[in-house]
Amino acid sequence: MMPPPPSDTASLTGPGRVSVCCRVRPLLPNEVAQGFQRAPWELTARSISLRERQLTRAESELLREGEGHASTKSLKTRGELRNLDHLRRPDDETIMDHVFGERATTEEVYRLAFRDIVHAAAEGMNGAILAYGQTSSGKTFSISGSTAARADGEMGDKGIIHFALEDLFAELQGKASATSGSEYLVRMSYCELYMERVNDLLRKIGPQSQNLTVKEDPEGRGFYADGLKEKIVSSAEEVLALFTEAEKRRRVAHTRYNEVSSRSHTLLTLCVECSMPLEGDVPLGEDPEPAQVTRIGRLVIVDLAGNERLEAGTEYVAESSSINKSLFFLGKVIEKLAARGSRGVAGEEGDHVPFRDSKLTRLLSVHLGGNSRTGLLVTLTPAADAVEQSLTTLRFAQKAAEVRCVAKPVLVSKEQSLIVKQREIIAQLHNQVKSLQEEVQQRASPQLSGRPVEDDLAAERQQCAAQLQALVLSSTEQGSSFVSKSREVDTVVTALHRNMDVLQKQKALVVDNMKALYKAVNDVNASLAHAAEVLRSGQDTAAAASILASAGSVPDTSVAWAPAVLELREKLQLLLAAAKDSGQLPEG
Ligand SMILES: Nc1ncnc2c1ncn2[C@@H]1O[C@H](COP(=O)(O)OP(=O)(O)OP(=O)(O)O)[C@@H](O)[C@H]1O
Repeated sequence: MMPPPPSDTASLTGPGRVSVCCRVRPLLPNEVAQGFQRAPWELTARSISLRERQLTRAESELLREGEGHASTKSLKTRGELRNLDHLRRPDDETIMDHVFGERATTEEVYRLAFRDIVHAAAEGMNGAILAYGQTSSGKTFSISGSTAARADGEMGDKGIIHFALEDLFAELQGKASATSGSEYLVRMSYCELYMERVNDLLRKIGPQSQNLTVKEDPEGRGFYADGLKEKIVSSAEEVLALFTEAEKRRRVAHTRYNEVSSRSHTLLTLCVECSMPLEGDVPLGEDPEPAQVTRIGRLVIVDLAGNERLEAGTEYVAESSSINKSLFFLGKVIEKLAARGSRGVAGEEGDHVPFRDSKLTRLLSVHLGGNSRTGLLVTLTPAADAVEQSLTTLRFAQKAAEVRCVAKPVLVSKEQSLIVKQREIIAQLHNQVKSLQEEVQQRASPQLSGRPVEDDLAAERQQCAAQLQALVLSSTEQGSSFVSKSREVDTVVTALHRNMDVLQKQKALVVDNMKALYKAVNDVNASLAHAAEVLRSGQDTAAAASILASAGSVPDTSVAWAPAVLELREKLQLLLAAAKDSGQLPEG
Protein backbone atom coordinates (compact mmCIF):
# COMPACT_ATOMS: atom_id res chain seq x y z
CA MET A 1 0.00 0.00 0.00
CA MET A 2 1.22 3.44 -0.84
CA PRO A 3 2.38 5.79 1.91
CA PRO A 4 0.10 8.74 2.67
CA PRO A 5 0.24 11.72 0.31
CA PRO A 6 2.18 14.84 1.21
CA SER A 7 0.31 17.37 3.28
CA ASP A 8 -0.06 20.95 2.03
CA THR A 9 2.77 21.94 4.30
CA ALA A 10 5.09 19.23 3.02
CA SER A 11 8.59 20.60 3.03
CA LEU A 12 10.42 21.29 -0.18
CA THR A 13 12.23 18.01 0.20
CA GLY A 14 9.07 16.16 -0.83
CA PRO A 15 7.28 13.09 0.50
CA GLY A 16 10.43 10.95 0.53
CA ARG A 17 9.32 8.89 -2.47
CA VAL A 18 8.26 9.39 -6.07
CA SER A 19 4.86 11.07 -6.13
CA VAL A 20 2.45 9.64 -8.69
CA CYS A 21 -0.70 10.91 -10.33
CA CYS A 22 -2.92 9.74 -13.12
CA ARG A 23 -4.85 11.56 -15.84
CA VAL A 24 -7.56 10.00 -17.97
CA ARG A 25 -8.18 11.92 -21.18
CA PRO A 26 -11.59 12.19 -22.86
CA LEU A 27 -12.53 10.04 -25.82
CA LEU A 28 -11.39 11.86 -28.95
CA PRO A 29 -13.89 12.78 -31.68
CA ASN A 30 -12.35 10.28 -34.10
CA GLU A 31 -12.61 7.54 -31.46
CA VAL A 32 -16.28 8.36 -30.87
CA ALA A 33 -16.82 8.28 -34.61
CA GLN A 34 -15.25 4.83 -34.78
CA GLY A 35 -17.59 3.59 -32.07
CA PHE A 36 -15.03 3.22 -29.27
CA GLN A 37 -16.65 2.46 -25.92
CA ARG A 38 -15.57 3.97 -22.59
CA ALA A 39 -14.15 1.57 -20.04
CA PRO A 40 -16.02 1.87 -16.71
CA TRP A 41 -13.24 3.67 -14.85
CA GLU A 42 -14.29 4.98 -11.47
CA LEU A 43 -12.28 7.92 -10.23
CA THR A 44 -11.99 9.67 -6.89
CA ALA A 45 -9.54 12.44 -6.05
CA ARG A 46 -6.96 9.81 -5.12
CA SER A 47 -8.05 6.49 -6.51
CA ILE A 48 -8.89 4.84 -9.79
CA SER A 49 -10.59 1.51 -10.26
CA LEU A 50 -12.65 -0.44 -12.76
CA ARG A 51 -16.29 -0.80 -11.77
CA GLU A 52 -16.45 -4.05 -13.67
CA ARG A 53 -14.33 -5.87 -16.15
CA GLN A 54 -15.31 -4.75 -19.63
CA LEU A 55 -14.60 -6.76 -22.68
CA THR A 56 -12.21 -5.09 -25.02
CA ARG A 57 -13.45 -4.32 -28.51
CA ALA A 58 -11.38 -7.13 -29.95
CA GLU A 59 -12.76 -9.48 -27.35
CA SER A 60 -16.30 -8.33 -28.05
CA GLU A 61 -15.81 -8.88 -31.76
CA LEU A 62 -14.35 -12.27 -31.07
CA LEU A 63 -17.30 -13.02 -28.87
CA ARG A 64 -19.86 -11.88 -31.44
CA GLU A 65 -18.20 -14.04 -34.02
CA GLY A 66 -18.06 -16.93 -31.54
CA GLU A 67 -21.70 -16.61 -30.61
CA GLY A 68 -22.57 -16.53 -34.31
CA HIS A 69 -20.67 -19.76 -34.83
CA ALA A 70 -21.27 -21.75 -31.67
CA SER A 71 -19.53 -24.78 -33.09
CA THR A 72 -16.20 -23.00 -33.45
CA LYS A 73 -14.23 -24.42 -30.56
CA SER A 74 -11.35 -21.98 -30.60
CA LEU A 75 -13.57 -19.02 -29.81
CA LYS A 76 -14.22 -18.17 -26.19
CA THR A 77 -17.60 -17.74 -24.58
CA ARG A 78 -18.43 -14.54 -22.67
CA GLY A 79 -17.98 -16.41 -19.40
CA GLU A 80 -14.58 -17.73 -20.39
CA LEU A 81 -13.47 -14.27 -21.41
CA ARG A 82 -14.56 -12.88 -18.04
CA ASN A 83 -12.54 -15.59 -16.32
CA LEU A 84 -9.51 -14.45 -18.27
CA ASP A 85 -9.59 -11.31 -16.22
CA HIS A 86 -6.20 -11.99 -14.74
CA LEU A 87 -5.31 -8.33 -14.78
CA ARG A 88 -7.64 -7.39 -11.94
CA ARG A 89 -5.98 -7.07 -8.58
CA PRO A 90 -7.89 -8.28 -5.53
CA ASP A 91 -8.99 -4.84 -4.44
CA ASP A 92 -8.92 -3.57 -8.03
CA GLU A 93 -8.11 -0.05 -6.94
CA THR A 94 -5.00 2.03 -7.42
CA ILE A 95 -4.27 4.75 -4.90
CA MET A 96 -2.49 7.81 -6.23
CA ASP A 97 -1.37 11.18 -4.92
CA HIS A 98 -3.87 12.69 -7.34
CA VAL A 99 -6.24 11.40 -9.96
CA PHE A 100 -7.52 13.65 -12.75
CA GLY A 101 -10.54 12.93 -14.88
CA GLU A 102 -11.33 14.05 -18.39
CA ARG A 103 -12.56 17.47 -17.32
CA ALA A 104 -9.38 18.37 -15.46
CA THR A 105 -7.24 21.05 -17.07
CA THR A 106 -3.49 20.80 -17.43
CA GLU A 107 -3.18 23.81 -15.15
CA GLU A 108 -4.97 21.89 -12.38
CA VAL A 109 -2.71 18.90 -12.95
CA TYR A 110 0.35 21.14 -12.72
CA ARG A 111 -0.75 23.10 -9.64
CA LEU A 112 -1.75 20.05 -7.62
CA ALA A 113 0.88 17.58 -8.66
CA PHE A 114 4.01 19.35 -9.86
CA ARG A 115 4.23 22.94 -8.67
CA ASP A 116 6.14 21.99 -5.51
CA ILE A 117 8.77 20.22 -7.58
CA VAL A 118 9.38 23.40 -9.56
CA HIS A 119 9.54 25.48 -6.37
CA ALA A 120 12.09 23.06 -4.94
CA ALA A 121 14.16 23.47 -8.12
CA ALA A 122 14.12 27.24 -7.58
CA GLU A 123 15.71 26.49 -4.19
CA GLY A 124 18.55 24.62 -5.89
CA MET A 125 17.20 21.08 -5.56
CA ASN A 126 16.98 18.39 -8.21
CA GLY A 127 13.54 17.63 -9.58
CA ALA A 128 11.89 15.56 -12.27
CA ILE A 129 8.49 15.44 -13.92
CA LEU A 130 7.92 12.33 -16.02
CA ALA A 131 4.99 11.43 -18.25
CA TYR A 132 4.39 7.74 -18.88
CA GLY A 133 1.58 5.96 -20.69
CA GLN A 134 0.58 4.07 -23.76
CA THR A 135 0.73 5.73 -27.12
CA SER A 136 -1.94 8.39 -27.69
CA SER A 137 -2.92 8.58 -24.02
CA GLY A 138 -2.05 12.28 -23.65
CA LYS A 139 1.56 12.51 -22.46
CA THR A 140 2.63 15.17 -24.94
CA PHE A 141 -0.67 17.01 -24.53
CA SER A 142 -0.01 17.20 -20.77
CA ILE A 143 3.70 18.02 -20.95
CA SER A 144 3.95 20.35 -23.96
CA GLY A 145 0.33 21.36 -24.48
CA SER A 146 -1.60 21.22 -27.67
CA THR A 147 0.19 22.70 -30.63
CA ALA A 148 -3.02 22.96 -32.63
CA ALA A 149 -3.91 26.62 -32.93
CA ARG A 150 -7.49 27.41 -32.06
CA ALA A 151 -9.96 28.93 -34.51
CA ASP A 152 -9.56 32.34 -32.81
CA GLY A 153 -5.87 32.29 -33.77
CA GLU A 154 -4.72 31.84 -30.18
CA MET A 155 -2.17 29.19 -29.40
CA GLY A 156 -3.46 25.83 -28.19
CA ASP A 157 -3.64 24.70 -24.57
CA LYS A 158 -0.61 25.23 -22.40
CA GLY A 159 1.32 22.25 -21.12
CA ILE A 160 3.05 21.57 -17.81
CA ILE A 161 6.23 23.01 -19.33
CA HIS A 162 4.55 26.42 -19.79
CA PHE A 163 3.29 26.59 -16.20
CA ALA A 164 6.56 25.27 -14.81
CA LEU A 165 8.63 27.87 -16.66
CA GLU A 166 6.36 30.75 -15.69
CA ASP A 167 6.56 29.69 -12.04
CA LEU A 168 10.28 29.03 -12.07
CA PHE A 169 11.30 32.41 -13.47
CA ALA A 170 8.75 34.32 -11.38
CA GLU A 171 10.09 32.58 -8.27
CA LEU A 172 13.72 33.26 -9.16
CA GLN A 173 13.10 36.90 -10.05
CA GLY A 174 11.12 37.36 -6.83
CA LYS A 175 13.98 35.96 -4.80
CA ALA A 176 16.61 38.07 -6.59
CA SER A 177 14.72 41.29 -5.89
CA ALA A 178 13.71 40.35 -2.34
CA THR A 179 17.14 39.32 -1.09
CA SER A 180 19.99 41.66 -1.73
CA GLY A 181 23.03 39.83 -3.05
CA SER A 182 20.95 36.92 -4.31
CA GLU A 183 21.60 35.88 -7.91
CA TYR A 184 20.51 33.15 -10.27
CA LEU A 185 21.48 31.69 -13.58
CA VAL A 186 19.46 29.19 -15.61
CA ARG A 187 20.84 26.93 -18.33
CA MET A 188 18.66 24.87 -20.61
CA SER A 189 19.32 21.74 -22.63
CA TYR A 190 16.92 19.65 -24.67
CA CYS A 191 17.61 16.23 -26.12
CA GLU A 192 15.79 13.23 -27.46
CA LEU A 193 16.54 9.56 -27.04
CA TYR A 194 15.73 7.92 -30.31
CA MET A 195 16.54 4.23 -30.73
CA GLU A 196 19.20 4.39 -28.00
CA ARG A 197 20.81 7.47 -29.52
CA VAL A 198 20.98 10.78 -27.69
CA ASN A 199 20.38 13.66 -30.10
CA ASP A 200 20.79 17.30 -29.16
CA LEU A 201 17.62 19.14 -30.16
CA LEU A 202 19.08 22.59 -29.52
CA ARG A 203 21.60 22.16 -32.32
CA LYS A 204 20.95 21.83 -36.02
CA ILE A 205 20.95 18.22 -37.16
CA GLY A 206 24.56 17.29 -37.94
CA PRO A 207 27.38 15.06 -36.73
CA GLN A 208 27.91 17.18 -33.60
CA SER A 209 24.32 16.92 -32.47
CA GLN A 210 23.63 13.24 -33.09
CA ASN A 211 24.38 10.12 -31.11
CA LEU A 212 26.11 11.81 -28.15
CA THR A 213 28.00 9.60 -25.75
CA VAL A 214 26.53 9.12 -22.30
CA LYS A 215 29.29 9.42 -19.70
CA GLU A 216 29.43 8.97 -15.98
CA ASP A 217 30.09 12.04 -13.88
CA PRO A 218 33.44 11.47 -12.16
CA GLU A 219 32.11 13.17 -9.04
CA GLY A 220 29.30 10.67 -8.67
CA ARG A 221 26.50 12.92 -9.84
CA GLY A 222 25.00 10.40 -12.23
CA PHE A 223 25.38 10.40 -16.01
CA TYR A 224 25.41 13.11 -18.66
CA ALA A 225 25.33 13.38 -22.45
CA ASP A 226 28.76 14.53 -23.53
CA GLY A 227 28.67 17.63 -25.72
CA LEU A 228 25.01 18.45 -25.12
CA LYS A 229 24.49 22.17 -25.65
CA GLU A 230 23.50 24.17 -22.58
CA LYS A 231 22.06 27.58 -23.37
CA ILE A 232 21.89 30.33 -20.76
CA VAL A 233 18.29 31.53 -20.63
CA SER A 234 16.67 34.37 -18.77
CA SER A 235 12.92 34.04 -19.24
CA ALA A 236 10.12 31.57 -19.82
CA GLU A 237 9.54 33.12 -23.26
CA GLU A 238 13.15 32.55 -24.25
CA VAL A 239 13.01 28.88 -23.22
CA LEU A 240 9.70 28.38 -25.03
CA ALA A 241 11.03 29.95 -28.23
CA LEU A 242 14.04 27.60 -28.16
CA PHE A 243 11.79 24.68 -27.26
CA THR A 244 9.40 25.35 -30.15
CA GLU A 245 12.30 25.56 -32.58
CA ALA A 246 13.85 22.38 -31.17
CA GLU A 247 10.55 20.47 -31.38
CA LYS A 248 10.80 20.65 -35.17
CA ARG A 249 13.84 18.37 -34.97
CA ARG A 250 12.06 15.76 -32.85
CA ARG A 251 11.19 12.33 -34.29
CA VAL A 252 7.43 11.99 -34.65
CA ALA A 253 5.33 9.83 -36.89
CA HIS A 254 1.76 9.17 -37.83
CA THR A 255 0.76 5.86 -36.25
CA ARG A 256 -2.38 3.79 -36.07
CA TYR A 257 -3.25 5.36 -32.73
CA ASN A 258 -1.90 8.86 -32.93
CA GLU A 259 -1.70 11.45 -35.71
CA VAL A 260 1.50 12.86 -34.27
CA SER A 261 3.11 10.16 -32.20
CA SER A 262 6.39 10.80 -30.40
CA ARG A 263 8.89 8.22 -31.49
CA SER A 264 11.52 9.33 -29.02
CA HIS A 265 11.78 10.14 -25.32
CA THR A 266 12.56 13.80 -24.73
CA LEU A 267 14.36 15.37 -21.80
CA LEU A 268 14.12 19.12 -21.22
CA THR A 269 16.60 20.03 -18.51
CA LEU A 270 16.78 23.32 -16.66
CA CYS A 271 19.89 23.69 -14.59
CA VAL A 272 19.12 26.31 -11.94
CA GLU A 273 22.05 27.93 -10.16
CA CYS A 274 21.21 30.17 -7.21
CA SER A 275 23.75 32.12 -5.26
CA MET A 276 22.69 33.82 -2.04
CA PRO A 277 24.38 35.47 0.91
CA LEU A 278 25.19 33.14 3.74
CA GLU A 279 22.86 33.77 6.64
CA GLY A 280 24.20 34.83 10.02
CA ASP A 281 27.36 36.64 11.04
CA VAL A 282 30.23 35.64 8.90
CA PRO A 283 33.67 36.56 10.21
CA LEU A 284 35.50 38.72 7.73
CA GLY A 285 38.63 36.91 6.61
CA GLU A 286 41.07 38.04 3.98
CA ASP A 287 38.38 37.80 1.35
CA PRO A 288 36.51 41.12 1.39
CA GLU A 289 33.59 39.68 -0.62
CA PRO A 290 30.51 38.75 1.40
CA ALA A 291 30.21 34.98 1.84
CA GLN A 292 27.81 33.43 -0.68
CA VAL A 293 26.38 29.97 -0.85
CA THR A 294 25.69 28.51 -4.30
CA ARG A 295 23.28 25.68 -5.11
CA ILE A 296 22.62 23.97 -8.41
CA GLY A 297 19.40 22.07 -8.95
CA ARG A 298 18.50 20.21 -12.14
CA LEU A 299 14.87 20.09 -13.14
CA VAL A 300 14.19 17.60 -15.90
CA ILE A 301 10.85 17.31 -17.68
CA VAL A 302 10.54 14.02 -19.51
CA ASP A 303 8.01 13.09 -22.16
CA LEU A 304 8.45 9.36 -22.64
CA ALA A 305 7.58 7.79 -25.94
CA GLY A 306 4.43 5.70 -25.72
CA ASN A 307 4.62 1.98 -25.40
CA GLU A 308 2.74 0.20 -28.10
CA ARG A 309 1.45 -3.29 -28.60
CA LEU A 310 3.33 -4.78 -31.51
CA GLU A 311 0.72 -6.47 -33.61
CA ALA A 312 0.64 -7.62 -37.20
CA GLY A 313 0.60 -4.50 -39.31
CA THR A 314 2.42 -2.31 -36.78
CA GLU A 315 4.44 0.21 -38.67
CA TYR A 316 7.85 1.39 -37.53
CA VAL A 317 8.58 -1.97 -35.91
CA ALA A 318 12.25 -1.17 -35.16
CA GLU A 319 11.34 2.15 -33.52
CA SER A 320 8.48 0.67 -31.57
CA SER A 321 10.47 -2.26 -30.25
CA SER A 322 13.32 0.09 -29.28
CA ILE A 323 10.81 2.25 -27.36
CA ASN A 324 9.33 -0.81 -25.69
CA LYS A 325 12.80 -2.07 -24.82
CA SER A 326 13.90 1.13 -23.12
CA LEU A 327 10.57 1.31 -21.25
CA PHE A 328 11.10 -2.30 -20.21
CA PHE A 329 14.49 -1.36 -18.72
CA LEU A 330 12.90 1.63 -17.02
CA GLY A 331 10.34 -0.75 -15.52
CA LYS A 332 13.12 -3.06 -14.32
CA VAL A 333 14.94 -0.18 -12.63
CA ILE A 334 11.72 0.99 -10.98
CA GLU A 335 11.01 -2.56 -9.82
CA LYS A 336 14.44 -2.90 -8.20
CA LEU A 337 14.25 0.54 -6.62
CA ALA A 338 10.75 -0.19 -5.34
CA ALA A 339 12.01 -3.41 -3.77
CA ARG A 340 14.75 -1.42 -2.08
CA GLY A 341 12.22 1.19 -0.98
CA SER A 342 9.84 -1.34 0.53
CA ARG A 343 12.71 -2.84 2.53
CA GLY A 344 13.65 0.63 3.68
CA VAL A 345 17.06 0.44 2.05
CA ALA A 346 18.23 3.84 1.00
CA GLY A 347 20.88 5.16 -1.33
CA GLU A 348 23.40 2.88 -2.93
CA GLU A 349 22.79 -0.16 -0.77
CA GLY A 350 20.69 -3.17 -1.59
CA ASP A 351 20.29 -5.11 -4.82
CA HIS A 352 22.06 -4.08 -7.95
CA VAL A 353 19.91 -1.61 -9.92
CA PRO A 354 20.47 -2.02 -13.67
CA PHE A 355 20.73 1.69 -14.50
CA ARG A 356 23.40 0.96 -17.10
CA ASP A 357 21.15 -1.23 -19.24
CA SER A 358 19.76 1.71 -21.21
CA LYS A 359 20.66 5.32 -21.87
CA LEU A 360 17.29 6.47 -20.58
CA THR A 361 17.83 4.93 -17.13
CA ARG A 362 21.41 6.17 -17.05
CA LEU A 363 20.37 9.76 -17.78
CA LEU A 364 17.58 9.56 -15.22
CA SER A 365 19.57 7.75 -12.53
CA VAL A 366 19.81 10.72 -10.15
CA HIS A 367 16.12 11.43 -10.47
CA LEU A 368 15.07 7.84 -9.92
CA GLY A 369 15.70 6.97 -6.36
CA GLY A 370 18.42 9.49 -5.74
CA ASN A 371 18.64 13.06 -4.64
CA SER A 372 15.60 14.44 -6.41
CA ARG A 373 12.04 15.43 -5.95
CA THR A 374 10.41 13.31 -8.62
CA GLY A 375 6.81 13.23 -9.82
CA LEU A 376 5.29 10.78 -12.28
CA LEU A 377 2.22 11.43 -14.38
CA VAL A 378 0.65 8.36 -15.94
CA THR A 379 -1.81 9.00 -18.71
CA LEU A 380 -4.67 6.71 -19.66
CA THR A 381 -6.84 6.31 -22.71
CA PRO A 382 -10.48 5.95 -21.65
CA ALA A 383 -11.34 3.43 -24.34
CA ALA A 384 -12.43 -0.04 -23.27
CA ASP A 385 -10.10 -1.29 -25.93
CA ALA A 386 -7.11 -0.02 -23.98
CA VAL A 387 -8.00 -1.44 -20.57
CA GLU A 388 -5.21 -3.99 -20.44
CA GLN A 389 -2.54 -1.46 -21.26
CA SER A 390 -4.07 1.03 -18.83
CA LEU A 391 -3.88 -1.55 -16.05
CA THR A 392 -0.23 -2.21 -16.93
CA THR A 393 0.39 1.53 -16.76
CA LEU A 394 -1.26 1.72 -13.35
CA ARG A 395 0.88 -1.15 -12.09
CA PHE A 396 3.97 0.77 -13.22
CA ALA A 397 2.73 3.83 -11.30
CA GLN A 398 2.10 1.79 -8.19
CA LYS A 399 5.66 0.43 -8.28
CA ALA A 400 7.08 3.90 -8.90
CA ALA A 401 5.28 5.18 -5.80
CA GLU A 402 7.37 2.81 -3.71
CA VAL A 403 10.63 4.29 -4.97
CA ARG A 404 12.29 6.33 -2.29
CA CYS A 405 13.83 9.66 -3.23
CA VAL A 406 14.65 12.61 -1.05
CA ALA A 407 15.64 16.00 -2.42
CA LYS A 408 18.45 17.82 -0.68
CA PRO A 409 19.96 21.10 -1.78
CA VAL A 410 22.97 20.54 -4.03
CA LEU A 411 25.71 22.85 -2.83
CA VAL A 412 28.56 23.62 -5.19
CA SER A 413 32.01 25.07 -4.64
CA LYS A 414 33.13 28.45 -5.93
CA GLU A 415 35.07 26.69 -8.70
CA GLN A 416 31.94 24.93 -9.99
CA SER A 417 29.75 28.01 -9.92
CA LEU A 418 29.10 29.66 -13.26
CA ILE A 419 27.82 32.79 -11.52
CA VAL A 420 31.16 33.18 -9.74
CA LYS A 421 33.02 32.58 -13.03
CA GLN A 422 30.92 35.21 -14.80
CA ARG A 423 31.58 37.66 -12.02
CA GLU A 424 35.32 37.10 -12.38
CA ILE A 425 35.23 37.54 -16.17
CA ILE A 426 33.31 40.80 -15.82
CA ALA A 427 35.77 42.08 -13.20
CA GLN A 428 38.65 41.24 -15.56
CA LEU A 429 36.95 43.07 -18.42
CA HIS A 430 36.36 46.11 -16.22
CA ASN A 431 40.04 46.18 -15.34
CA GLN A 432 41.09 45.87 -18.98
CA VAL A 433 38.76 48.67 -20.00
CA LYS A 434 40.03 50.87 -17.18
CA SER A 435 43.66 50.45 -18.14
CA LEU A 436 42.82 51.08 -21.80
CA GLN A 437 40.97 54.24 -20.84
CA GLU A 438 43.97 55.46 -18.86
CA GLU A 439 46.33 54.67 -21.71
CA VAL A 440 44.20 56.52 -24.24
CA GLN A 441 43.89 59.50 -21.91
CA GLN A 442 47.67 59.68 -21.51
CA ARG A 443 48.21 59.54 -25.26
CA ALA A 444 45.60 62.19 -25.85
CA SER A 445 47.01 64.86 -23.53
CA PRO A 446 48.19 68.09 -25.26
CA GLN A 447 51.60 67.40 -26.81
CA LEU A 448 54.50 69.13 -28.38
CA SER A 449 52.52 71.24 -30.76
CA GLY A 450 50.80 72.86 -27.81
CA ARG A 451 47.28 72.03 -29.09
CA PRO A 452 44.91 69.02 -28.80
CA VAL A 453 45.96 66.06 -30.99
CA GLU A 454 42.77 65.78 -32.92
CA ASP A 455 39.49 67.39 -32.02
CA ASP A 456 37.20 64.79 -33.63
CA LEU A 457 39.13 61.90 -32.21
CA ALA A 458 39.15 63.46 -28.77
CA ALA A 459 35.40 64.07 -28.86
CA GLU A 460 34.71 60.52 -29.98
CA ARG A 461 37.05 59.14 -27.37
CA GLN A 462 35.42 61.18 -24.65
CA GLN A 463 31.98 59.98 -25.66
CA CYS A 464 33.21 56.43 -25.68
CA ALA A 465 34.85 56.81 -22.29
CA ALA A 466 31.62 58.27 -20.88
CA GLN A 467 29.63 55.33 -22.25
CA LEU A 468 32.09 52.92 -20.78
CA GLN A 469 31.99 54.68 -17.48
CA ALA A 470 28.21 54.47 -17.48
CA LEU A 471 28.40 50.76 -18.25
CA VAL A 472 30.94 50.10 -15.56
CA LEU A 473 28.91 52.15 -13.07
CA SER A 474 25.63 50.47 -13.89
CA SER A 475 27.18 47.05 -13.60
CA THR A 476 28.62 47.82 -10.19
CA GLU A 477 25.55 49.62 -8.92
CA GLN A 478 23.06 46.99 -10.06
CA GLY A 479 25.06 44.34 -8.27
CA SER A 480 23.15 41.12 -8.08
CA SER A 481 20.46 41.76 -10.64
CA PHE A 482 23.17 42.62 -13.15
CA VAL A 483 24.77 39.22 -12.87
CA SER A 484 21.48 37.48 -12.30
CA LYS A 485 19.85 38.33 -15.57
CA SER A 486 21.95 36.42 -18.00
CA ARG A 487 20.71 38.26 -21.06
CA GLU A 488 21.88 41.50 -19.51
CA VAL A 489 25.18 39.86 -18.74
CA ASP A 490 25.48 38.88 -22.39
CA THR A 491 24.58 42.42 -23.50
CA VAL A 492 27.00 44.10 -21.13
CA VAL A 493 29.85 41.73 -21.91
CA THR A 494 29.26 42.19 -25.63
CA ALA A 495 29.14 45.98 -25.19
CA LEU A 496 32.34 45.89 -23.16
CA HIS A 497 34.06 43.82 -25.84
CA ARG A 498 32.78 46.14 -28.56
CA ASN A 499 33.95 49.21 -26.68
CA MET A 500 37.28 47.60 -26.06
CA ASP A 501 37.71 46.95 -29.76
CA VAL A 502 36.81 50.59 -30.55
CA LEU A 503 39.24 51.82 -27.91
CA GLN A 504 42.01 49.58 -29.19
CA LYS A 505 41.51 50.84 -32.75
CA GLN A 506 41.49 54.44 -31.50
CA LYS A 507 44.59 53.76 -29.48
CA ALA A 508 46.38 52.42 -32.60
CA LEU A 509 45.27 55.52 -34.54
CA VAL A 510 46.45 57.87 -31.81
CA VAL A 511 49.80 56.07 -31.62
CA ASP A 512 50.28 56.32 -35.41
CA ASN A 513 49.37 59.99 -35.31
CA MET A 514 51.71 60.63 -32.45
CA LYS A 515 54.56 58.92 -34.30
CA ALA A 516 53.98 60.97 -37.43
CA LEU A 517 53.76 64.15 -35.37
CA TYR A 518 57.03 63.36 -33.58
CA LYS A 519 58.66 62.71 -36.90
CA ALA A 520 57.35 65.96 -38.36
CA VAL A 521 58.51 67.97 -35.35
CA ASN A 522 61.95 66.32 -35.48
CA ASP A 523 62.12 67.11 -39.19
CA VAL A 524 61.27 70.72 -38.51
CA ASN A 525 63.97 70.81 -35.85
CA ALA A 526 66.55 69.30 -38.19
CA SER A 527 65.58 71.67 -41.03
CA LEU A 528 65.80 74.62 -38.67
CA ALA A 529 69.33 73.63 -37.66
CA HIS A 530 70.25 73.08 -41.30
CA ALA A 531 68.80 76.46 -42.38
CA ALA A 532 70.66 78.21 -39.54
CA GLU A 533 73.84 76.50 -40.70
CA VAL A 534 73.26 77.70 -44.25
CA LEU A 535 72.67 81.26 -43.08
CA ARG A 536 75.70 81.17 -40.81
CA SER A 537 77.85 80.04 -43.71
CA GLY A 538 76.94 83.28 -45.44
CA GLN A 539 74.37 82.12 -47.96
CA ASP A 540 71.23 84.22 -48.43
CA THR A 541 67.88 83.75 -46.73
CA ALA A 542 66.28 82.32 -49.93
CA ALA A 543 68.38 79.13 -49.65
CA ALA A 544 67.52 78.77 -45.95
CA ALA A 545 63.86 79.51 -46.66
CA SER A 546 63.76 76.78 -49.30
CA ILE A 547 65.17 74.31 -46.76
CA LEU A 548 62.49 75.35 -44.32
CA ALA A 549 59.79 75.13 -46.99
CA SER A 550 60.09 71.37 -46.92
CA ALA A 551 60.64 71.09 -43.18
CA GLY A 552 58.44 68.63 -41.31
CA SER A 553 57.19 65.72 -43.42
CA VAL A 554 53.42 65.75 -43.45
CA PRO A 555 52.32 62.24 -44.60
CA ASP A 556 48.81 63.35 -45.28
CA THR A 557 47.62 66.94 -45.33
CA SER A 558 44.24 65.81 -44.01
CA VAL A 559 45.67 64.93 -40.61
CA ALA A 560 44.55 67.36 -37.98
CA TRP A 561 48.00 68.63 -37.13
CA ALA A 562 49.15 69.25 -40.77
CA PRO A 563 48.04 72.94 -40.79
CA ALA A 564 49.90 73.47 -37.52
CA VAL A 565 53.15 72.11 -39.00
CA LEU A 566 52.72 74.17 -42.15
CA GLU A 567 52.05 77.29 -40.08
CA LEU A 568 55.12 76.49 -38.01
CA ARG A 569 57.24 76.32 -41.16
CA GLU A 570 56.07 79.76 -42.27
CA LYS A 571 56.72 81.22 -38.84
CA LEU A 572 60.20 79.69 -38.81
CA GLN A 573 60.93 81.14 -42.22
CA LEU A 574 59.92 84.57 -40.97
CA LEU A 575 61.89 84.11 -37.77
CA LEU A 576 64.96 83.03 -39.70
CA ALA A 577 64.72 86.04 -41.93
CA ALA A 578 64.38 88.31 -38.90
CA ALA A 579 67.27 86.55 -37.15
CA LYS A 580 69.49 86.92 -40.19
CA ASP A 581 68.68 90.60 -40.38
CA SER A 582 69.48 91.11 -36.72
CA GLY A 583 72.57 88.83 -36.91
CA GLN A 584 71.24 86.51 -34.11
CA LEU A 585 71.23 83.04 -35.57
CA PRO A 586 70.33 80.01 -33.47
CA GLU A 587 73.18 77.63 -32.59
CA GLY A 588 73.02 74.13 -34.23
N1 LIG B 1 -6.72 15.80 -21.74
C1 LIG B 1 -6.94 15.88 -23.03
N2 LIG B 1 -7.98 16.60 -23.52
C2 LIG B 1 -8.21 16.66 -24.85
N3 LIG B 1 -7.48 16.04 -25.79
C3 LIG B 1 -6.43 15.33 -25.38
C4 LIG B 1 -6.10 15.20 -23.99
N4 LIG B 1 -5.03 14.42 -23.89
C5 LIG B 1 -4.68 14.09 -25.13
N5 LIG B 1 -5.51 14.63 -26.03
C6 LIG B 1 -5.44 14.44 -27.48
O1 LIG B 1 -5.18 13.07 -27.72
C7 LIG B 1 -4.28 12.89 -28.81
C8 LIG B 1 -3.09 12.07 -28.37
O2 LIG B 1 -2.41 12.80 -27.35
P1 LIG B 1 -0.82 12.88 -27.25
O3 LIG B 1 -0.21 13.09 -28.57
O4 LIG B 1 -0.51 13.82 -26.18
O5 LIG B 1 -0.52 11.38 -26.81
P2 LIG B 1 0.85 10.75 -26.38
O6 LIG B 1 0.59 9.94 -25.18
O7 LIG B 1 1.91 11.78 -26.28
O8 LIG B 1 1.11 9.81 -27.62
P3 LIG B 1 2.49 9.25 -28.23
O9 LIG B 1 3.10 8.40 -27.21
O10 LIG B 1 2.04 8.48 -29.43
O11 LIG B 1 3.30 10.43 -28.59
C9 LIG B 1 -3.92 14.27 -29.28
O12 LIG B 1 -4.74 14.58 -30.37
C10 LIG B 1 -4.27 15.16 -28.11
O13 LIG B 1 -4.60 16.48 -28.52
